[in-house]
Amino acid sequence: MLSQLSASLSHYSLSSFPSLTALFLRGPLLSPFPSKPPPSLLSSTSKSIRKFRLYPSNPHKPQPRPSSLVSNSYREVSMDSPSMNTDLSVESVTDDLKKQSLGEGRVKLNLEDLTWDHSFVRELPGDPRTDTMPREVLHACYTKVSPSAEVENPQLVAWSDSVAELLDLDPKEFERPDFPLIFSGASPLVGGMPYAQCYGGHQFGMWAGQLGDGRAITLGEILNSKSERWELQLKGAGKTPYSRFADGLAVLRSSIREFLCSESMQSLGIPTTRALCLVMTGKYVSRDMFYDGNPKDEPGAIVCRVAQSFLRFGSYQIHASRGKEDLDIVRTLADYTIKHHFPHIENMSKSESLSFNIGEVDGSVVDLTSNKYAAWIVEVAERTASLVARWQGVGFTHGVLNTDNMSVLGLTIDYGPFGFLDAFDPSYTPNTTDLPGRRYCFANQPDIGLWNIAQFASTLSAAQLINDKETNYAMERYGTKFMDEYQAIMTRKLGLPKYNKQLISKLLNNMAVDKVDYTNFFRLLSNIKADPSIPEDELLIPLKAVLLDIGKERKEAWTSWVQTYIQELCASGISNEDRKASMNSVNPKYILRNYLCQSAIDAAEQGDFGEVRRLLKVMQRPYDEQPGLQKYARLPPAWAYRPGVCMLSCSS
Ligand SMILES: Nc1ncnc2c1ncn2[C@@H]1O[C@H](COP(=O)(O)OP(=O)(O)OP(=O)(O)O)[C@@H](O)[C@H]1O
Repeated sequence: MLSQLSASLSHYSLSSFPSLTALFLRGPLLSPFPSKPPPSLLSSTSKSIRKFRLYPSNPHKPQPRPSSLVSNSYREVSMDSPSMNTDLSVESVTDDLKKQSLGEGRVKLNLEDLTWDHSFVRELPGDPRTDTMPREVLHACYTKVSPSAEVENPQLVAWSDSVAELLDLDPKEFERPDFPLIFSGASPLVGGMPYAQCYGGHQFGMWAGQLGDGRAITLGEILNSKSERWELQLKGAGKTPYSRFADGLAVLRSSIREFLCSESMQSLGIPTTRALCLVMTGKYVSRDMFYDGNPKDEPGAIVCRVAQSFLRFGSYQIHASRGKEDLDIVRTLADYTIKHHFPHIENMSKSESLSFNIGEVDGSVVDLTSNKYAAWIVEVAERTASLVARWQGVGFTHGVLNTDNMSVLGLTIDYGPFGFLDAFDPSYTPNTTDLPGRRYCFANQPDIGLWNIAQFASTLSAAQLINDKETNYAMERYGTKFMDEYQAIMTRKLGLPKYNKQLISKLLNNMAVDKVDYTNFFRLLSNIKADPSIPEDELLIPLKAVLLDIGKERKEAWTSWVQTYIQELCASGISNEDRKASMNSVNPKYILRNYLCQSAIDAAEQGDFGEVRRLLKVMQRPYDEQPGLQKYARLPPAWAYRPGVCMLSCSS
């Protein structure tokens, strides 16, 4: 079966990733514990992955486009397809946010009164040792360890009221004098039971062995008044047995990026881990940011991350990699995850939504109601597909899509060298470590999502939780879900009545050739009027701020595209005002460009946290005009292209 699946994947393969040498894998954080790789559907060093073919392959040299934008094996969707109407939950997420911000019936508790649960520690096998000596931790999902980062007069840099609300925490608690001490781990949080999780992962396509929470320490799970479970984790809180030869710490620079981006993603309507607060420890941490042998002392910091769970694909992979003895742990962990995080699957019965639960792959029926693990992986595959489609929609490039950075809940996790597209470039990677092969570049994210699902499926398959047919089905559902959502998102971004692959393909090609700013282009596009009488030489006026320095030939290409676009709009019958409002609700005006982050970092490193807090406020309303804050929508200035601003390495 493995070879059959590999063959079916390579059938679509257009690209290959040069295999990376160990040198590029993790910089100084290569695992000293490279345990046996878990069985893999694709060889871990496999170069062939499927290609979704969404973007022009070489933006600088436009190629004639293939007749279809997407593989024919995917069904076409239109705006009125069921998946569009029921499932494009960018809106539902923003609706939830609006409700949250109204603060209806909000419970406000002190830190001491939060309701804790410790299901992870209670229900899963733990490490009998509690020391932080670097070591392989066998037959266990976690090690109990306490935060140990040194602090000296820690300071609260920023906080999120909306995360406090998730936890039922009174926002006044942020003002407590001991708050920075508690959230730097120097004072214990009453009710917490800290531990570090054991996980492994494929990094840059190669099995890296045991990784684990090397600098993140979970305090426990909070149960809120809606019976939701929220895990609290301090990132940068000191060494654990999973720290290998690193220090267990985080610096202010990377912590500001993680804090701001996770909260921005939430406001964009993209599933993500959250951040309650960011504390500066008052101690310095040495970092060799450019691997040039010139380490610099940087202020240390700790982010308190919050998510329903921080389980990753690698959390299951590590146990499968350890052979027979630990395969039971894969099952135990899967049972735990389904029970607490996918309860609808636990309670699934044949009578429920049969159309969803019964599918077909390779001509045979797959009945998800007869195997909860199959239903689970299908949902994980679909959540991942939906997540990646939304990233593509806003131009987010994660930068390190290793399997240890793939959340089993379909959340964006680990904000390291991420970047939002400025000038549209499908081959953009924000990660200098990724430069040789651009494995994790913007255009490759959909394929990498599938590659990672294949690794996860092979883990469940090794533990005999799913069979070959179910594996194939999960992967097929990834593709279908991704294309459905991606097409729906692009259709809405352009304000079209239905998906038009030629028009979108031509647009992306034009944008790549002229390096057009991805965010500002789509925002301005809503100013184009559905009026066929507009004179040719006025057609590009609404886009002039983003079509910079283009010659006569390119002007003609753009004019021709706008003419076709206007024809489509005219045929739709939607009013200009309605279309603009709808487009502006999916095309953000404000995104967390790397240079904006850097300005906030520069000020914070000088002791001024105002810009971090202002940026948070702006990014909490990305779709609103926010008059007076126009400067946060500006294109990157020249200094943004200096090393370390638009591009970063993995290790930060
Ligand atoms: N300074 C550090 N000290 C100890 N371990 C580290 C450090 N930096 C990274 N690691 C570990 O290296 C591995 C990969 O690092 P990566 O940058 O993906 O993770 P991270 O940003 O630390 O954590 P997360 O994935 O939880 O956001 C993880 O196991 C991580 O815990």
